[in-house]
Amino acid sequence: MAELQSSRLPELPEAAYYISNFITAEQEALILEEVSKLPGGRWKVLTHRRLLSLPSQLTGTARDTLIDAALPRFLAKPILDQLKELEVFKDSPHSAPNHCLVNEYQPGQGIMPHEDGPAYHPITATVSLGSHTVLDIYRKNEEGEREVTPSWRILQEPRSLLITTGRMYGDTLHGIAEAQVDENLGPETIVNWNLLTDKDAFESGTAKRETRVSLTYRDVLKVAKVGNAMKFMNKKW
Ligand SMILES: O=C(O)CCC(=O)C(=O)O
Ligand SMILES: [Fe+2]
Repeated sequence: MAELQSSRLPELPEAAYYISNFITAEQEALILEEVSKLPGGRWKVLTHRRLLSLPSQLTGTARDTLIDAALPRFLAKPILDQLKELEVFKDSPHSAPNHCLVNEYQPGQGIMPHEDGPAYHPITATVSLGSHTVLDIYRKNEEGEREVTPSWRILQEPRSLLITTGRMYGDTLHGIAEAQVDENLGPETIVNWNLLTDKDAFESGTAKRETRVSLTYRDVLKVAKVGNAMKFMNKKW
């Protein structure tokens, strides 16, 4: 990821990269329109957000297997091409993401601190749409438990790309607080402050959240071809 060096967040464990305006406002609007057209029944609705797994949910007893299928076009173009240009997934097993989780958060909603886990090659690429948010990053203590307070905060602007990999992927947890308004924003508290495009929007130190849709692109390690999955099913019967 040589081209990404200037986007690296050096305060964080190796490595996280932040790129503002990764997509244009037009591209953002088109993707949000396509997301809004997805059938309501396909979303999994949780109290704290709703989410959709594309091209499908992971399957198998360990819920770690993807049935081989292409990502919908609106998730592939232009984002996959741009990720390829940046060589983000160059060394991952399928050389590209094969899965995208679409999360939608209303103001006040968030996601509990978690790790992205072993089903994926350890690279996550997240595109934010519609609103900023603040991602809290937690260290683990010596017992491997999550520390209570986050050690770092990343401000994700709409249209930005955040990449996490390596020790950042494996040794930390991340979550989004259930806040209507993000507070305490500034160069001392936000690790990517210098890489923001629109610092003016956050200079007051507080920012009200709007509806945010995030696209989390990953490479699922285990992929089953549909033909093989059918064979497997036939054997069972
Ligand atoms: O919405 C986000 O940016 C975070 C989503 C996330 O952590 C995940 O999908 O694993
Ligand atoms: Fe995550």
